[in-house]
Amino acid sequence: MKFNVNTPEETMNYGEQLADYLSPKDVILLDGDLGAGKTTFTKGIAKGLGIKRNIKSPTFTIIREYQNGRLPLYHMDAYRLDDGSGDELGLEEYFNGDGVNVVEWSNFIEESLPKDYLKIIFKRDDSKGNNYRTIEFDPKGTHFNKIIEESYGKN
Ligand SMILES: Nc1ncnc2c1ncn2[C@@H]1O[C@H](COP(=O)(O)OP(=O)(O)OP(=O)(O)O)[C@@H](O)[C@H]1O
Repeated sequence: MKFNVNTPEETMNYGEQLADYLSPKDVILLDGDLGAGKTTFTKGIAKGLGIKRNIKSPTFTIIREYQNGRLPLYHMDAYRLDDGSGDELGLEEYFNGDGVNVVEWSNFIEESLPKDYLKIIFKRDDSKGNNYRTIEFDPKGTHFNKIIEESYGKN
């Protein structure tokens, strides 16, 4: 499923819409260039989960934890992991834990990914305008296929 968006608010709305359907242990992978909208989308998820804190890019911290919503949100950036396995972060514990996991640059932790996950690909196309983006949902496994159908099937 793929959508065109024309404003940051629209991108946020897609994240917010998804939040209602998320449950503990869900793993969401965000792919896309710098400035494509990954953090903006995560802000939408956080809003939908009722998290009041401002969401910042996890680039310099590797992982940011937000605890005060309907579910904890773990926002991670795998880019800086040294050995590529995610062991040093205790990724497995997060993925089998109590919250929703949002992972940027997941290609760096391919061996540590669970069987099922929701991959979301963000692209910009400046020829169509500075604020133009596409958001493509690529769910793996029945759980995430169902979630995408329920959250966006009517869009
Ligand atoms: N349609 C849109 N969707 C999302 N962001 C948009 C859109 N149009 C413009 N923007 C702007 O583009 C920027 C997107 O930044 P954001 O931090 O979400 O990207 P990112 O993919 O997380 O980048 P990085 O990898 O650098 O953290 C923001 O400044 C936002 O206001």
